[in-house]
Amino acid sequence: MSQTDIEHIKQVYAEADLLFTPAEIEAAITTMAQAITQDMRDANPVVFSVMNGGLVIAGQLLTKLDFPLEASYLHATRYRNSTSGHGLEWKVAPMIDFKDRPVLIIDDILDEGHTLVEIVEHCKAEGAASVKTAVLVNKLHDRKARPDLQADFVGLEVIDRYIFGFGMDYHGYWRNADGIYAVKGM
Ligand SMILES: O=P(O)(O)OC[C@H]1O[C@H](OP(=O)(O)OP(=O)(O)O)[C@H](O)[C@@H]1O
Ligand code: HPA
Repeated sequence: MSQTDIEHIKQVYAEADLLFTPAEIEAAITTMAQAITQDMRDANPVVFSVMNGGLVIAGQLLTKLDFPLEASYLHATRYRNSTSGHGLEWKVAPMIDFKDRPVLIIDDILDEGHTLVEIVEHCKAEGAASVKTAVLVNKLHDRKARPDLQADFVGLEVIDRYIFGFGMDYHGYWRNADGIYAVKGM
């Protein structure tokens, strides 16, 4: 990326609207962890974080899940560092055997939901006993892949704008932003 582009990346951050503070996100993750623990503490699940976006939420959520589980990752991408989605590309399929075991998928955002639908279908087809989903944010709009599509565990509901931070990227940048921001004008 050229110096000009980096200036654009810095400008996007400087002009963005803060939607959720680090403290609000921390509280939401704690509440999610309590709900997941209540539901899965005796389930012996395999927990997959969806790379790249799930990196930050999974890191924080996992440390609050105080029961036996196996943690791993999978890598599927639909946006490929752009701001609009295309067909899902599998980069790394799940590597832990989860046949006949409950699976929990952790991701940063449920936007249109094509990503989670495909991942859930894949895990079911590969023999998971059940598949649940946990997302840090659910974006509110009527463009879901299925009208009734919901994650089992949701941290925060977010307005229909392009957002970044806490794992979510703007053209590959600002996954490291400590807060959830909306891009100006998007
Ligand atoms: O609900 P959807 O409309 O399918 O979008 C949500 C997905 O998009 C993002 O991933 P992306 O494809 O950008 O890859 P990334 O994780 O590397 O950012 C995000 O991390 C979710 O996995
Ligand atoms: O609003 C978003 N921000 C970042 N990544 C995303 N992936 C789907 N929607 C988004």
